[in-house]
Amino acid sequence: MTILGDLRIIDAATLFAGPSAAMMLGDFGADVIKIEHPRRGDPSRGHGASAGGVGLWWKTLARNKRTAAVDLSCAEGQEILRRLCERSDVLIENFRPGTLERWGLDPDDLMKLNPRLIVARMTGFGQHGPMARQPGFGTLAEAMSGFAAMTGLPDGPPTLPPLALADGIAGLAMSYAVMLALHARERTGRGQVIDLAIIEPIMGLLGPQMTAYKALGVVPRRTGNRSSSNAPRNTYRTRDGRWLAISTSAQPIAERVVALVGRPDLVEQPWFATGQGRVQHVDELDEAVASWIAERDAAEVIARFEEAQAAVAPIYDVTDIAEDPQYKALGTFVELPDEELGTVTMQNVLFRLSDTPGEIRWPGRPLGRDTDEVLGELDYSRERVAELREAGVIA
Ligand SMILES: CC(C)(COP(=O)(O)OP(=O)(O)OC[C@H]1O[C@@H](n2cnc3c(N)ncnc32)[C@H](O)[C@@H]1OP(=O)(O)O)[C@@H](O)C(=O)NCCC(=O)NCCSC(=O)C(=O)O
Repeated sequence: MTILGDLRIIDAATLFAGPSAAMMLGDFGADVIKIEHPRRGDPSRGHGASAGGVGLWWKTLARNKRTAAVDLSCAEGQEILRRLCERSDVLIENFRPGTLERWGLDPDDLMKLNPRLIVARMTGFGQHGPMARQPGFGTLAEAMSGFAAMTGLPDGPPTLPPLALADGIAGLAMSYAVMLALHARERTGRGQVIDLAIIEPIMGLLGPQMTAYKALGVVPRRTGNRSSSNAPRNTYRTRDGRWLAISTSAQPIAERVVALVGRPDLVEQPWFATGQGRVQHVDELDEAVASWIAERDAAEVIARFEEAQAAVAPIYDVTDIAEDPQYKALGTFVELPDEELGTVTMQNVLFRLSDTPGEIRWPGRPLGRDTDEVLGELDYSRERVAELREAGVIA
């Protein structure tokens, strides 16, 4: 049984933040209808690697979704969205504040048509405030949240991640917000509006930067691979040229690491007793760990760390991940049949529920693949569907 199988979700969002929330709900069985512009499609179709013009990221991002191409900027398209909203549980959208309203699709009006509708609004900066109407990207959130300021080498520039980090975090937060609103609806019988700004959820992951700033005036600085809250924590090069990562957030692990690298005396130092104290002596700790690791091959270092129950991980790229026995044991990746590519490999559902697991029913589909089916369910006749296609309202 897929636990969200009784839900219909309209994913009228583009790119990553909104659609990734819809993907997570689809993974657990929700009927997700992806609405795209009939001619432009979702720009994420063209992001990243493509195989013969078929976007590979799309295969994951749009998995389990039915794809319908509907132009929401014209009256006939707006009517299609209204009819969909009447029969759906959630509308996820990421237009700039004012765009839905400009199209006559104000959430208040949609909720009059269906008071149980949840309208999940993903924006760069939120629905109000001086920046609300500005276009927003995850990159701007990484810049404005403090993430970039604290990421990078101490003497280097602020650093952006080479991935949609703030978007992914916002997507996770939105899927949680939708589940809360669905739970609330069980009690109240009413839907509600979710206002999620991409600049906010990433901030929650950066540690207590505002708490520490207000209490102590502390401004986080760039520390490269080092942590501001524990040491040793870094990447270290082995004799055979591999890189390993070590973390010592828990005190017993820190003690095991320094004992393993031949410096049990450090544990006796009063400063060693806290992460903060160890950060003050990071050069000495890094030197002890780095020199011990530099004299050994990666396999030996990993074996000795595992034996000592100290935490270490090899720095992987995708070729390592593809061969790793832990991921194989977890079934982290699946190969699925695909109507465009024959087969496609992608990351599996993100976690396992023992009683009601998720599943990937199909990879992302071509633009407009399910338009006719979706309009048929909304009682549009074949003739009307043909007219709308002719007029460019749908594809
Ligand atoms: C993504 C945006 C910057 C795009 O800005 P704009 O192009 O100015 O779009 P608007 O939101 O004003 O919406 C109007 C446009 O929607 C497009 N559009 C999309 N789908 C449709 C459908 N189905 N029908 C009609 N129009 C559509 C169309 O091109 C419209 O342009 P017109 O015809 O001209 O009206 C913005 O939507 C935004 O700030 N969204 C919230 C934050 C967000 O989700 N950002 C992306 C996260 S991913 C990310 O950060 C990253 O990839 O990097």
